[in-house]
Amino acid sequence: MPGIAREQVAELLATSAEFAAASALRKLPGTDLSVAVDGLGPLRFPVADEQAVQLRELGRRAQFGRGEQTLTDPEVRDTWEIPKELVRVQWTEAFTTVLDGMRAELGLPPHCRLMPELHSMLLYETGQFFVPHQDSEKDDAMVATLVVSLPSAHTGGELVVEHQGQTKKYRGLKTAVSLVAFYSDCRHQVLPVKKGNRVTLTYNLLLAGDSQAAAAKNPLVSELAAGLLTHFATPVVLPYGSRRGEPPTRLAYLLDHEYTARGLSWSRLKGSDAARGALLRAAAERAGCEITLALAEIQETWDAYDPDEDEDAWYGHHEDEDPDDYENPGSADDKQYVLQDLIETSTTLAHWIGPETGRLEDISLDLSDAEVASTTPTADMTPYSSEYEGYMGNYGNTLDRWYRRAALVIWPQGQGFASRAEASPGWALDELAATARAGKIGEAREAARSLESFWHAAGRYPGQTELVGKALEAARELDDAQVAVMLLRPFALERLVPPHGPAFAALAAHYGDTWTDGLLRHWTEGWRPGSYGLAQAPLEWFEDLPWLCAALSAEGNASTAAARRIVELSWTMFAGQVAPALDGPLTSRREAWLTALGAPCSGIIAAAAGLGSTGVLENAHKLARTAGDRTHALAMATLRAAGMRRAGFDELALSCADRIRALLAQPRRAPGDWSIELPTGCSCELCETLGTFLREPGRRALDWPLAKDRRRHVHTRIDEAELPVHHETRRQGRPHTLVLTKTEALFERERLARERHQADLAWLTDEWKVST
Ligand SMILES: O=C(O)CCC(=O)C(=O)O
Ligand SMILES: [Fe+2]
Repeated sequence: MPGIAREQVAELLATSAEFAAASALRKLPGTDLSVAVDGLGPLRFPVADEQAVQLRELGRRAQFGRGEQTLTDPEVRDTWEIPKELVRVQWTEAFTTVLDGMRAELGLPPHCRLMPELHSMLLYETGQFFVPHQDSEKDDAMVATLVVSLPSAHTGGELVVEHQGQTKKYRGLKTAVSLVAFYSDCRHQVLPVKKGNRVTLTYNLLLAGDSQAAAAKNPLVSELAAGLLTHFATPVVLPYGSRRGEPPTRLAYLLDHEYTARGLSWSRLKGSDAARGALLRAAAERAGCEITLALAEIQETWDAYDPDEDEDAWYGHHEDEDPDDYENPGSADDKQYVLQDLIETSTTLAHWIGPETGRLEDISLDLSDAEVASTTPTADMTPYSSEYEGYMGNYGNTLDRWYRRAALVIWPQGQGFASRAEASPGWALDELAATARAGKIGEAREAARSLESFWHAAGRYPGQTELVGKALEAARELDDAQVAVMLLRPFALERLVPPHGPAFAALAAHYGDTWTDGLLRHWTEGWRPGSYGLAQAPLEWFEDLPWLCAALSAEGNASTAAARRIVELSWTMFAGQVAPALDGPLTSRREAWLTALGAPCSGIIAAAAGLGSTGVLENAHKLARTAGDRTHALAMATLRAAGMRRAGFDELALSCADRIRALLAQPRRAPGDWSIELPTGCSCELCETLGTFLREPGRRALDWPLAKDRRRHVHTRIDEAELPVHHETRRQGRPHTLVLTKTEALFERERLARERHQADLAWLTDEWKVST
C-alpha cells in the first residue's frame, strides 16, 4: 500500500459509500394528502387567502429553542403555529413510497425505515420567516426533519438547507405538495415570504432499524483491514529531520455529519457515515482491532488576514480609543477573512462510547496529527466558534476555529489497556490496583509500565483530586518504587488534600524519606521562582495547609517528615512569587493584591508552627522585617488573616508594631508643603522635569506644552504611581498643553494612613499583646 496508510484508508472510504445526500426532495399531487383543522374543516388546495386568515386566527406565535430555553422572538422566528391537537392529516400509500425513496437517497440501508412523527403545522404570511438554525433532536431516534409544503400560491419563503458549506434552496409549489427531508445536523432557514401564504407540516423522522448495513462481504473490507495493519506497523515520521518515532497507537477517522452526545450511536449514523462506519467496523474486526465511536473537539489555527484592515492602524496610538473596538462581537466568521496557511491543528477526544460499559463516557485524549484521518477536511465544515486575533508579536494575524466532529476510533487489540488508559486515567489506576490486589502483581506492573510514554499528561485531566487518590492507592499496591513514582509524578503538590493523608502516609512509610522527597520535588517542578504567568504558586491551597499537615502528622513519623518538606517547598514557592512584587510604593492595586496574600501566608506560617519548622518561621520573620510599605502591608494582612492569637505569629506582630511606631514618630506634613516624591523607574528627561516639579514644596501647578506621545508618557507615570496629581490636556496651540495640578488628596491620604496605623497599633496591642 503506497502513500500514508491513514490517508489511503480515508480515500477508500470516500469511494466506498454510494452517494448519500444530506437532504432530499419529492413531489406528490395534492390528492395524496388531506388535512383537516378543527373549527375550519378540510383545507382546500391550493390554500386560499381566506383559509389562511382562518388558520392564523387559530394559530399562536411559534417558539424556538436555545439551549435549555424556549423563546419567542419575532426577529428570529416569525411564523404562526396551529395547535397540533386541532390538526388531522391523512396520507395515501404514496407517502410510504416517498419516505422509502428518501431513505435511500439519504444513504440509509434498505432494512431501515424513516418513521414520520408530526411535529407542527405552520403558517407563514407575507413577510414571515425563520432565521438559520439547527433543529434539536427531540427523540433519541430522531435523525432528520421532514418539511411538507402544502400547495399554495406564494413567492419567496424558500427553505434553504446547508451542509458542509453547500446550500440547496427548495421552493414550495402552487399545485403540488413538496416534501423535503434533511438530516438534523443541517443548518436551515426559511426566507421571508414575498407574496401570498406558505403553509407547512413539519415531521420528526425517527430511524427504525440499524443504519449499519452488513459490510463483511464488501471487497473493500480486506483493503481497509490491510490499511489499518500498515498504519499500526509504520513508525511515524517526526517533523524536523528524518527521525522516526513509534508507530501510532490509534486511528481516529472523522465522520461527516454532526452528532449530539445523546444521538451518538452506531445504529443511528447518518448518510455516508452509516456505510463508512459499517465498513470500518468490519475492517477493524478483520485486522484484530477494537473500534468505538467518539466526539472530538478540533481547533484549527490559521494564518489569516482581514482584507478590510488598515495596516497602519497597528502603528502609533489612538489617544481617545474606544475600548470596545477591541471586542469582537459574535463569531469571527461573521466576517470574511483570507486564510493563508494552517499553522496548527489540535484534536482532542472529549467523549466516547466506553468499550467496556457501552455508555457515553467523558474522556480527554489529545491526538497527534498522525493519528487522525478524514475524507472531508475539517476546514470544509462549519465551525461552532471562531476568533480573529490581530498581530500580537509572536505570530502574525491568526484566525482560530473550533469544531466538533464525531470519529471512529480504532486501536490494535493488544494495546487496549494503554489506549483506554490514555483516554481515561482514573479507570486505568483502578484496574492496576485491582489487578495487583488480585495477586497478579507482575502483570499489573507490566501494564503500568506500558503507560509511561503518555502518562505525563495525567496531570492535566479533569478531576485531579480523585485521580491523585487513585494514583496513591495504585502506587502502594504495585509495590515497586520506580513504577510508583512514574504513576505519581505527573501531578502537582497542590492536588494533595487532607483526605489523601492516610494513603500518602502509607506510601511515605513504605518507600522511605528519599523516595518521598524526590516525589515532592517532582510535584513542584511546574513551578519556578520568578516564572511570571507560567505557573503560579497555589495560593488558595496554602490557606488550607495547616489541615493537610495535621492530617499527615497524625499518621506517624514518615508522613510528619513529608509534611515538613511540603511546608518548606510551599514557603519557597510563596516567597519566590511574592518577592519581586514587594519593592516600590504601595498603590491601591498592589495593596489589594498583598491583602489577598495574607491568608495564604498565614496558612504556611500556621502549618510551620504546628510542625515546629523553625527554618520556615525564621524566613517568614526575616521577610517581615524587611523595610517597605508593601512588606508591611503583607505582614499586617497575614496577621489579620491569622485572626486570633496563634503560635508562630508573635514575632511578626512585634515587628509590625515596631514599624508602625517608627512611622507614627515621623513629623507630619506641614500645611502648604506640596512636595511629592516621584517613585524611581524611569530617568528620561521628561521624568526629570516631572520629578523636579513634584518635589518643589511651593509649587502646585505646571503648564507643559508637549506632543501627544510625550504627554502620554507623563500621565502614564502619574497614573501608574497613583500620585495625587490631576492631569488634563488643554487642546489649544501646537503642541497641546499638559496641565498638571497637585491635589488635596496629598494631605488627605497621609491623614488616613496615620489613622490606619493608629488603629492597627491598637489592634496589635489588644489582640497580640505587643507591649507599648
Ligand atoms: O417551515 C419550514 O419550512 C421549516 C420550519 C423549521 O425549520 C422548523 O420548524 O424547525
Ligand atoms: Fe427547523
